Amino acid sequence: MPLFPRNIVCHCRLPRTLRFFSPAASPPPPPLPPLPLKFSRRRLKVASAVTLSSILAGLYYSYTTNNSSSTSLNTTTFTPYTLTSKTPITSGPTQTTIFTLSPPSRSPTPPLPKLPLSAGILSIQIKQPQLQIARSYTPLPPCQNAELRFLIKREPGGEMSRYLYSLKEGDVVEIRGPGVEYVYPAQGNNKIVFIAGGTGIAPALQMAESLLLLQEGEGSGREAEILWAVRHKEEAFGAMKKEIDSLTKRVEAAGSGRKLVVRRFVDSEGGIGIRDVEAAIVTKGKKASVLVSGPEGFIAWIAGPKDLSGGGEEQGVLGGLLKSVARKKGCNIEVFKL
Ligand SMILES: Cc1cc2nc3c(=O)[nH]c(=O)nc-3n(C[C@H](O)[C@H](O)[C@H](O)COP(=O)(O)OP(=O)(O)OC[C@H]3O[C@@H](n4cnc5c(N)ncnc54)[C@H](O)[C@@H]3O)c2cc1C
Repeated sequence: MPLFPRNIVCHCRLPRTLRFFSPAASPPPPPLPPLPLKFSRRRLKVASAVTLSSILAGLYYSYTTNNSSSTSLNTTTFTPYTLTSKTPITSGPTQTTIFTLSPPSRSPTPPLPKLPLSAGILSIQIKQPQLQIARSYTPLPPCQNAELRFLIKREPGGEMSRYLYSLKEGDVVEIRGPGVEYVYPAQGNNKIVFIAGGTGIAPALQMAESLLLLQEGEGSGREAEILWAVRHKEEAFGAMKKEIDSLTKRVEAAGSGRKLVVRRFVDSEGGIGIRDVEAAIVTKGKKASVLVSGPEGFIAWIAGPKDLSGGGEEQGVLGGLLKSVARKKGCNIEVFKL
């Protein structure tokens, strides 16, 4: 029995799935439909003052749309990539691993596509071929390389993560995308505060990397602060620390006062508290845009639950720690729940 109904796009971060037939259905399976623009549009609606060019860049990944061949990444068909490495980050009950996928080698070799990082926070869909389901994952920086890396958590009983964890180096993985999950607000004297739980760090790091793409004038004084909550210390202080330290250095080296601060919180040591949120958001002379990403329960704790009542995934009202901060400080906080 499928866990989710057929022909339904599930609208919460965890099980956004496209499933069109049960595993027992007779072959040949129908192809998975194109990457739904629906989720992009919904998020575009709430992002304030975006540039038309970045929307277009994200939605119409220039040279790839309508490309029926599967030799380069596109939003319609699945392209075979090769799993070139699996780097375990944590073991035990919350197992996470970085999966590195490399594009097919093509001859003659045209320049490989770069993800349109400036368009916003991007995701890629990975296909489970036996079940014909596809789930979204967030590429880790650097997103300007041909290979793609994903920090993936093994979900107990999870269909896609079980499949991915069963793969060996050299195996083929079919992917398509990118989809735009969130369009960055217009440049200005603002600070982005990203509150992430677990693998929700991936979109936060993408946002941080996008600071590197800004021209000197635009990038001037741009600041991002990430509050990252993890269940176990090893999630944030092992290999992921190296990743983050290297990104922080690259942002600072880009100059013009660009700054990235990443603060880590471990659940057993108290996790993220109201004072931490307040300190990040209430910044003199700068307006903070807040993004929240992670498991449903985490998002609800920080910003109130999303509204799933209409069969869609809407932002819901502001709640959680952010609401308490807004009340206490008597201010409006611009929040987006990923
Ligand atoms: C835009 C986006 C980006 C994402 N980026 C990442 C990322 O970078 N890294 C990452 O690890 N994940 C990411 N995710 C989550 C990812 O897409 C998958 O949802 C996740 O990997 C779980 O998929 P799964 O098939 O392994 O688990 P599923 O089969 O969906 O199961 C998930 C959990 O729910 C339980 N479950 C499933 N169905 C039911 C049911 N009917 N009733 C009760 N319990 C049920 C399962 O037992 C399991 O514990 C992202 C999601 C989105 C939407």
